[in-house]
This record gives sequence, structure tokens and C-alpha cells, in this order.
Amino acid sequence: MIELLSIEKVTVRFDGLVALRDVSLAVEDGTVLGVIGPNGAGKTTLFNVVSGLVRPQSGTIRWCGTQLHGHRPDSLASMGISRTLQGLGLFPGMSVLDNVLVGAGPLARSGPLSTLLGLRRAARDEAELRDRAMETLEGLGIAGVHAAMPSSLPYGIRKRVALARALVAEPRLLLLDEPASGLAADEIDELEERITALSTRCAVVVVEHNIDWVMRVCSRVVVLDFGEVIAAGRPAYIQNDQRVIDAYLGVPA
Ligand SMILES: Nc1ncnc2c1ncn2[C@@H]1O[C@H](COP(=O)(O)OP(=O)(O)OP(=O)(O)O)[C@@H](O)[C@H]1O
Repeated sequence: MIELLSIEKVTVRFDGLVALRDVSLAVEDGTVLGVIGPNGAGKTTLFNVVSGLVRPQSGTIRWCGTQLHGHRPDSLASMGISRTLQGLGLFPGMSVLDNVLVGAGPLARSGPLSTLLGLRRAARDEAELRDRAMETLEGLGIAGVHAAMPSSLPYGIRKRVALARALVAEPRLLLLDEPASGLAADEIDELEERITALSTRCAVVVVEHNIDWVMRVCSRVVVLDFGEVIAAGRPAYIQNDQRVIDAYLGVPA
């Protein structure tokens, strides 16, 4: 299987606090990797490192075999990486479609200059992007609300809009920060099916506190505790690992 993302011995310090210590993991194409751990374990920091929001003090990050040096969050989509945020991160003053178009923006071939010089092409690009955004909404069953403002929609639908915004760029790697939080039981089941279907198109990394869901959806799981990887492997292995049970899962019933 193709290794898309490889993180090797990454350490992140915030002043005196070590948020990640010598963390290594790899994400292969077509897989769903779960990242779990108690609050403050370093899960979001890990996403921030991959996204270029946080620079590690040491360690390397490779994307499709090439080492990343000082990559920036605004280059992520064109690299083929998309991310959803904890919570929603939708723009309240923009319609659902416009929110999704924000995710498609980095793909626009027409920058400000070509927009000035070639209005026709810019218009064509915009129409293509709109079509693509509508298709993405359709794929998630929410094309009907494309003109609505996010605040008028139930939380589960808004969460799908946030997913659409990440998917519209057709990423090779999708980073999902707590995708199941705040969802009802039937929506969580639906999300399981959706992620499983998505994994045929892209690799997925999920940070999630709903452990049962993680164990169902993920092919591999990495467990962080105080910034360190304390276990990594298949869900069945993780569930029976004594360090994981002690640090996070508690005594099995
Ligand atoms: N920008 C920052 N400046 C200082 N400390 C930070 C910063 N970002 C994270 N931290 C600290 O780093 C540690 C790891 O935080 P992080 O948010 O990555 O954990 P987490 O596993 O995502 O937690 P949660 O499950 O609560 O979201 C925490 O102690 C946190 O307070």
C-alpha cells in the first residue's frame, strides 16, 4: 500500500510543556487511522503539525515520500490534504454553498491577476467550482440546503456542511477532528458508513473521543498519552493493551 503521510519522531514543545514527544506514525492510502487519547494528550497538536500551523522542534514529516519543510496551512488543499475543525468552523454570514466554495477556493486556477486579465476563464472556473461544490453537497445528501445559512440548520447537517467543505477539494488525505461529537446515534451510524465509503477515495485520519465508533471505523488506531504514543495497532489489539486500558479506556465491563 502507498504510504501517503509519514511522521517520524516529531516533538512539539510549548514553553515548558511537551505536547508531542518523539511521535511517529504513518498513514497509508485507503486506510482510516484513529488517533485517540485523554484530553490534552496532543491529538489536535498532531493535526496542527500536519497542517503546518505548528512547527515541531524536531522530527520529520513526509508527504508522498517528500519531506515537508515549513509548509503552510494555505498550501494544504493544493497538496491534497483537507481538514475539518473541532466544532464546525463555518462562516455564519455565508450560505452553505459559499462555505463549501471556501474549501474549493485553493483549486481555482484563476488567481487575482488572471481574473483581471481573463474574465471569461475566471467565470468558467467559478461555474466549475460551483458545480463541484453542489455535487459534493449532493453526495452528502444536503444539496437541498445549499442556499441556507448555517445557523438555520440542525447541528448534524451543519457538521455535514463542514465535511463537504473538506471534501470538495477531493483530498488524498482527510483529517477529521471529532467528527462524531454532538451527533445523534443514527447520525453516528450514518457517519460510519460515510467514512467507510470515503476510504476507497482517500485516506482518513480521525481524532475522536467516541471509542466504540473509532474501533468500528478505523483499520488502525494510535493512542497518545501526555504527548507520547503508548500503543498503535489494530482496534482489537488496542482494546486489550494494558497501558491503553490504564491510561484511557478504564477497566473493561
Ligand atoms: N498553542 C498552544 N500553546 C500552549 N500550549 C498548547 C498550545 N496548544 C496546545 N497546548 C497544550 O498542549 C497539550 C496538548 O494539547 P492538544 O490540544 O493537542 O490535546 P488534545 O489531545 O487535542 O486534547 P482534547 O482532547 O482536549 O482536544 C495540552 O496540554 C495543551 O494545553
